[in-house]
Amino acid sequence: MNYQHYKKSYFHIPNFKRTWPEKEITHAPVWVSVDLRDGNQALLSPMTLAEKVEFFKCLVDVGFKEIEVGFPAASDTEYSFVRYLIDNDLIPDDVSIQVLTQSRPHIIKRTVEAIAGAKNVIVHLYNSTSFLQREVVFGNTRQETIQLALEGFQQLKELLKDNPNHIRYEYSPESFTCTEMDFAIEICNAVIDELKPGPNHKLIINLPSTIEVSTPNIYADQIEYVSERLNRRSSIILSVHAHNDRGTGVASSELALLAGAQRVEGTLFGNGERTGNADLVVIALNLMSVGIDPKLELSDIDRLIHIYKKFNKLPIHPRHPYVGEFAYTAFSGSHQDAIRKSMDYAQRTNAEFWENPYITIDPKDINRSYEPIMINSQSGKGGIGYVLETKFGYMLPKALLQDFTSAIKSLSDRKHAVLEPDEIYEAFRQEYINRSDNIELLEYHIHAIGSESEITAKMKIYGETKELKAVGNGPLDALCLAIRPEINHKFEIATYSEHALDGKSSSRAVTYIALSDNDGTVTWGAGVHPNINTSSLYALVSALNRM
Ligand SMILES: CC(=O)SCCNC(=O)CCNC(=O)[C@H](O)C(C)(C)COP(=O)(O)OP(=O)(O)OC[C@H]1O[C@@H](n2cnc3c(N)ncnc32)[C@H](O)[C@@H]1OP(=O)(O)O
Ligand SMILES: CC(C)C(=O)C(=O)O
Ligand SMILES: [Mg+2]
Repeated sequence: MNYQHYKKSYFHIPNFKRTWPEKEITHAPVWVSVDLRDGNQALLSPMTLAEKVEFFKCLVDVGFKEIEVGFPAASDTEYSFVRYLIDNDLIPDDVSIQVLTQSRPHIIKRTVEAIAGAKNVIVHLYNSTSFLQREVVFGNTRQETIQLALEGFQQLKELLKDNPNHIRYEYSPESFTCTEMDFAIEICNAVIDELKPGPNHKLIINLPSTIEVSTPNIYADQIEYVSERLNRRSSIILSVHAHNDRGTGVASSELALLAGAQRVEGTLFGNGERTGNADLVVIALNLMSVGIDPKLELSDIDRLIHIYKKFNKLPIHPRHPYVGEFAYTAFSGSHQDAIRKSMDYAQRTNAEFWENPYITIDPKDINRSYEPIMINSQSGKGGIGYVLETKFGYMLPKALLQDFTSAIKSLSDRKHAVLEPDEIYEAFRQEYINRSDNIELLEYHIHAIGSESEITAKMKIYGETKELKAVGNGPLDALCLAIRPEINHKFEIATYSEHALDGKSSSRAVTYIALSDNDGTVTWGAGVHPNINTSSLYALVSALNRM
């Protein structure tokens, strides 16, 4: 690999006495959805006005109080959408819309026109601060870069000075993670000194991981380091905005919260430029999974998935945390076994808390249907038993389950596929239930003789129909005694169990019987019939056929 092609593009902070590693997240941050801006600008085909309206309504329903609705100067659609929200009174009083602008006079002017009449607005101005951007993209010195930010805010203040509504400002030193930290502090403090925030008019300083260039602990160091060095810190709301270039956008945001961030920008399911933005659904559900109120209403997750897929025209990865198709599924035997035992335990003990060794939240809490177990060649008896019990009512004895599991494993191995519950049941039925290949019970009658039972049975044995009769201590014992002389094989009943299948008065019974022969080999059979005597005799005959 051509690793010599690369070098670190972040600045390590030497001798920094960081405190964030000792901390824990204790409450939800201020959430900001940037789906309609950062998410939208990353789409093959940006959303139409109508799509943005529907997406916006969904974000409001979820409980976002700050929503970046667009980059009004970018296009007519972006501008008209902001106007549509305002002119049609679609923004609830407790929701602030946020608009993004570059520090360029005509773009700022258009942005200000777009928000006229809105009650609560965050005007978000950015300019890029990293060495590479300063040198290569802007051709600006540090001082000129600071000047660009200040001029933008000066213009905004002038244009908005008579605006009667509640306007807040947000400043982002774009490409913060690749910026020298002393310069990041210098430019943020210059903006703070220009805007002079106070306790009643706080300024949002957003430190974006515009591109993710380090492990999340480095980002956390950068956040804590800058946070401690901001002027008027108590009048600053420190915000983070992490992208996912190294696949750690969520972790970066979470560690940034430990490091002092109070506000998190991101998107639903992580849509956004390139590899995406921090996934707010995951961060929020991570909080819920440790008992912290996420302050977002995510229980109707299917609606969010629907909106996401419809308007972003993107799929959700089947392994996506919490929402992927396989998020609540286990294939491997030991996982299935542990999941099943824990679920049984929780039900038995009426547990107050969700505790499961492999599934971090109860899927029901986000309205997901339960499909915890799928069966393939990696599965074991726990999972197979779970499917037979929950879908079909069969509670197989452990030894029978073990016997059946090897058949299922080889079936799935041959097919190279997941087995559907119906296929598993069908395999069980064909192999064990009411078998009559060589020995068949055609008719029988039982007479009680004192405490004993006499059976007269019409049977077909290897093609020949026979009338058999015997007396035993019960119908099953009597049939064993009647059959033994007819077949060239010794056998004893080793195990017997039964249960009702359907739980109704007309319910069918299932009997499981294990026969052992001379050399101790055990053969299982099962019988199903509404009459319990018949189901047990069928189970015996089934086992004999298999033996
Ligand atoms: C990290 C982020 O996500 S930032 C947000 C990025 N989002 C978007 O860009 C989506 C919307 N953008 C657009 O529609 C367009 O880019 C517009 C309308 C904003 C501007 O379009 P244009 O003026 O045609 O040009 P373009 O986008 O190429 O702009 C590049 C120019 O803007 C300058 N520029 C870029 N960002 C900024 C900024 N934050 N402040 C001031 N100037 C900036 C560049 O230096 C360059 O200047 P130059 O023309 O003198 O070389
Ligand atoms: C505009 C800024 C906050 C941004 O999207 C980024 O830096 O990723
Ligand atoms: Mg971004």
